[in-house]
Amino acid sequence: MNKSDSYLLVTGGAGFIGSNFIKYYLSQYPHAKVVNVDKLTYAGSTFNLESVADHPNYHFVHADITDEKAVDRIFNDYPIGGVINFAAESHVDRSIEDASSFVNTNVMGTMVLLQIARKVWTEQGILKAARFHHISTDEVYGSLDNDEKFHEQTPYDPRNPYSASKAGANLLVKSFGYTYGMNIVISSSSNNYGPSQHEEKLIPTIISNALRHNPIPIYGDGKNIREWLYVEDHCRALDLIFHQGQSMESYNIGGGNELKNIDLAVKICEILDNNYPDRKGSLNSFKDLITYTEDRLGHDRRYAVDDRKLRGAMGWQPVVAMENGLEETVEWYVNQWTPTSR
Ligand SMILES: Cc1cn([C@H]2C[C@H](O)[C@@H](COP(=O)(O)OP(=O)(O)O[C@H]3O[C@H](C)C(=O)[C@H](O)[C@H]3O)O2)c(=O)[nH]c1=O
Repeated sequence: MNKSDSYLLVTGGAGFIGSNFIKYYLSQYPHAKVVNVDKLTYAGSTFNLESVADHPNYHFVHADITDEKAVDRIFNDYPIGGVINFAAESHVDRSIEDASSFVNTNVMGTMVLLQIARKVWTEQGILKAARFHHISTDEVYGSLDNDEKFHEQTPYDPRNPYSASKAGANLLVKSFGYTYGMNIVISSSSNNYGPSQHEEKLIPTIISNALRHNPIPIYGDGKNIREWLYVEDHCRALDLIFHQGQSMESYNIGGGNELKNIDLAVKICEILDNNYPDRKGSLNSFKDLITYTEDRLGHDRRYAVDDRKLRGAMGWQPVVAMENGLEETVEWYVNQWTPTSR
């Protein structure tokens, strides 16, 4: 297969990170060809891809990655030369309620993709050339209660059903590299943020609850720490890792912005207070809406990654300062939010 004729198969491309990646990728590589397979769960929307929907090199397939026949059909219909596997159930709170869809999509779905890619790429004689890039998370390493950071050799120690399913998938992906010599790479990023993220996640929850004048729920003591990465910076890192990452290697991707949840909520409320005073109504400050609530079960205390491997080997660094990224994100939600969506 001529590389220029081949398609990149993006799974879960209607979700937050996947859709941002497709838009980024098609803008960077105007001749690239992309097939996006997405189940369109509650968390995905083709609305996220409106700007590329008519792109001649972009194709959408509505299917579930756990559906072997559907995945097989995609590999028959398109000359797939690489896979980036974004498709996942990703919300920790939901996984605590019910782990089944997490194991199904994140583990079984990854297994289906690996098996079919291996079969087809072996038949086509491109098994070692065709890249399988698996998107993972820093949550697989567990929780930090000191000043250290997770590095790529940190043993996996997932603490909730979501992160356990992602750790399981990572191990499966690696096993296909060891067993069959597949050209696999894994990237594990810290918390993403940016426009079009689903409202269930912390930053959209803060913004949308503030705009609705609803309580802003902060779990526990609010001192849990997350490291924030602007989604476009993540996409730039993925592009580098997909093209230049070493087979069988894992790469951490962090934003370098560690914040306690309560400090993040205050920061966002200050942006709203300063930039959108007309939205305050009778409130003195959006901060008045911040409300401590019952803690998440098994709530991981801190995530932070050492990503010197990516920064050193590939020269990546985030370019969006958190202040700017947050202002852009807030602006996007303010523009989305209309009184009828209350
Ligand atoms: C929704 C919500 C969350 N929180 C707390 C819980 C966490 O300490 C922090 C972030 O929570 P969120 O659910 O947005 O994200 P994480 O649990 O850190 O996980 C996220 O980042 C990793 C890397 C992934 O891999 C996950 O897919 C992604 O969901 O805010 C609250 O205090 N209130 C709320 O209403």
